[in-house]
Amino acid sequence: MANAHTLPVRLPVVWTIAGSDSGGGAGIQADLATMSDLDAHACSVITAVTAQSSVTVALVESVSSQMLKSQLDTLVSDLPPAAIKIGLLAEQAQIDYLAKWLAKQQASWRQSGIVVPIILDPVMVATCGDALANGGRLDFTPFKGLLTLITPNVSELAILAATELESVDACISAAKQLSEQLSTSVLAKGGDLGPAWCQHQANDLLVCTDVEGISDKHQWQSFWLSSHRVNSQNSHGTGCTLSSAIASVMAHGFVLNDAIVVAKAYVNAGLIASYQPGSGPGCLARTAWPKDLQQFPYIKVITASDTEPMSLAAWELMNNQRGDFKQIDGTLGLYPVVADVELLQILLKAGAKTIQLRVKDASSPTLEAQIIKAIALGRDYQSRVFINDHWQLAIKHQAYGVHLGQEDLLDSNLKQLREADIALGLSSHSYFEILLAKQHQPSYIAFGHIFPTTTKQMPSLPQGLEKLSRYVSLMKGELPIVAIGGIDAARLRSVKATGVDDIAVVRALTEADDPTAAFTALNRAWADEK
Ligand SMILES: Cc1ncc(COP(=O)(O)OP(=O)(O)O)c(N)n1
Ligand SMILES: Cc1ncsc1CCOP(=O)(O)O
Ligand SMILES: [Mg+2]
Repeated sequence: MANAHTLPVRLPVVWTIAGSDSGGGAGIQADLATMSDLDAHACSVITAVTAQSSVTVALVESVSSQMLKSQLDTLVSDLPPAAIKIGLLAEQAQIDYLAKWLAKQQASWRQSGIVVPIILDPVMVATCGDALANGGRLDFTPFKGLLTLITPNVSELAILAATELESVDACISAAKQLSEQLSTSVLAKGGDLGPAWCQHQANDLLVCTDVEGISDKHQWQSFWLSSHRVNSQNSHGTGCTLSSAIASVMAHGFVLNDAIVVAKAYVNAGLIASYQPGSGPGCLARTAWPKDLQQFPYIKVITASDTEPMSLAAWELMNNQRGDFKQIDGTLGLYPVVADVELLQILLKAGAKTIQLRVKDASSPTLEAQIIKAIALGRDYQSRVFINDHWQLAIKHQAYGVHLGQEDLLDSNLKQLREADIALGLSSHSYFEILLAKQHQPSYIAFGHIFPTTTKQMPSLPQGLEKLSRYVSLMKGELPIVAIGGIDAARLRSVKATGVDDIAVVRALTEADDPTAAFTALNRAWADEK
């Protein structure tokens, strides 16, 4: 990251437990390059040494069990991991030993309140087609309950689930079966081949179990993550890079679903800039933390009645026909969020150009009257009044805009809102939710909560300035972006430094002795701060 204040003070430590690829494109070599490119300190536990080039695997030799044990024990006390990636395990004894070691270690980490995500890439075959491990005979069940994610490609999924994958539904069933078998989330990669996994796009299948830190509505859900296919022969080390990137991003404190979409964007960018150092398949370039929205996947929730991935061509067509939500003229400005219409009027008088009425009690007998008054005041003061949650009343009384959370989207009718020409603001709490929000082409996206807040009980942890900076570098210029949560005069400068367009505040105004003076001071400070 460019901003000094957003740099992590210490790089998070990430371990790769994998095999050496003497050709340099995959294995430990790809893992170390990826981890350091994604601002992590990489440690390695080598399971096997391969004599390998881009065209052949000449020899695979496992390290001794004593060496495996010694690497793990030596690292753990001095360089404990924030996340672990596991790649090539060349024989069953290594799986059995590592699973036992991790089970013991996880119990001790858990006692100290530490969660270490573990990502397993069940490597079996090199890109040139030669076997690296005796895949058919490896049993990964000792890892049951220890993993955060397993990332098989289509052929590995077929072996692990012991089934033919002839249709999309068969792939989904196999991934769900594997998820149950190992009690872990599964990312089944369709990038290489596969029935109906499409030629023009790469569709990966994410089956989530109970993922820590994500919205309740995304737990136990399955998703298609689709990207334009990058037609490159230089795909050696793609799986190693993906799983290392997921571990690195999680080590920075991002939730699993975020790490997956960032890692997918990282791999896409690496494939586009890939190169061929030998005469066989080349390898991925290292292109740093992804900031180009084009490289991030399109996300589609899989339901019982709709299991097909979204065709990106159909998505583009639908988008063109559907159009965007109303665009905001100029900037939102300092955006107060208030619970009553009296304060709303005071702040409009003080000069608020965007404001939200957030009445959380849907059974309040004065709800509709308050909404009618707030909308009328917005017209009087020529300001944008957004109504939180109550989208039907907002349509009925022709509000300027509506603000909805990701959960609210399930019960609302975006088509009706668009047809009524009502602006839409959407909340997001992660990369994953930003991508989901962006797919609706709203009028703005709010990122939160940035700092701890007492205004609302939040299901997620405060995002902090480092994550906010990363979200901003992804979304700046795409749509107006607003930060919310715990923002006040003292924090204004550090928030502004991230480049976010605007800020939304509750307590900084509602708890002020003089809300008019507080608004004026904060508004001026936000406008003046560079
Ligand atoms: C500007 C802005 N950002 C976020 C929110 C939160 O909306 P939501 O997630 O729907 O939660 P509730 O406000 O409904 O509790 C917001 N209201 N405004
Ligand atoms: C409604 C909401 N959504 C995310 S944070 C938040 C509350 C922000 O309130 P405050 O500015 O008082 O921390
Ligand atoms: Mg809401």
